[in-house]
Amino acid sequence: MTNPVKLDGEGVIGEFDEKRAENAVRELLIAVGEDPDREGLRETPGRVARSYREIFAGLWQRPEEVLTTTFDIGHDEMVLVKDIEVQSSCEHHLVPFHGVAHVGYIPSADGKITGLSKLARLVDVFARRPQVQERMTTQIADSLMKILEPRGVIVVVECEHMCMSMRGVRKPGAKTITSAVRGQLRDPVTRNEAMSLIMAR
Ligand SMILES: Nc1nc2c(ncn2[C@@H]2O[C@H](COP(=O)(O)OP(=O)(O)OP(=O)(O)O)[C@@H](O)[C@H]2O)c(=O)[nH]1
Ligand SMILES: [Zn+2]
Repeated sequence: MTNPVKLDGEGVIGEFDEKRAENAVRELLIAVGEDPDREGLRETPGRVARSYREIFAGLWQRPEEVLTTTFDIGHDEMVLVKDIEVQSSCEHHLVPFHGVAHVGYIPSADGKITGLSKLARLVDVFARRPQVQERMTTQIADSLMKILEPRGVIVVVECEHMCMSMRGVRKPGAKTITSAVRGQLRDPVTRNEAMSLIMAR
């Protein structure tokens, strides 16, 4: 696998440091009272480092890279992809939060649309980072507005946070719902139409 790199206009500004992540996990195991050299744990720091590469892959991706394909098929009414699986990590506790995202937009007047899978890829770009749900929701909506220049966007995210289930307040099953609405989808009629499609089971 090629090492993920972070780019700006000038070129590479950083890259995933697997060795450093591995050393940090080894330290963490010692800190919690484990022996990182015992049989079952010997390979663990390396495995965790490699899995972090995957879990945080979105840090090394830009939304412009995934929202590439646009078609001009003249469809100028709402497009909504529901129930896109979200797997993210709470930036406060570095444990998962997971659930679904619903992403809809009203294409620009000239009918510029993107591939449906690209909406799910866009969700992943922002989910695969240390996150808070509110920011992730906003980032999905704002990047869609910027790149696709649609007339409106709605993003609704429903997630369970493991930091509320497995520790702390311990309320498994509690769901957090966040939304971001832009442009014409702020209009109550259009917004209600989108929300009824999202809520229909
Ligand atoms: N707004 C928001 N809060 C989050 C999100 N993920 C986790 N949190 C909250 O972040 C807060 C961190 O609170 P702190 O008091 O600093 O940390 P803590 O002592 O571990 O808090 P508890 O979880 O209540 O035990 C908690 O209330 C979490 O529920 C998120 O995506 N959005
Ligand atoms: Zn948390």
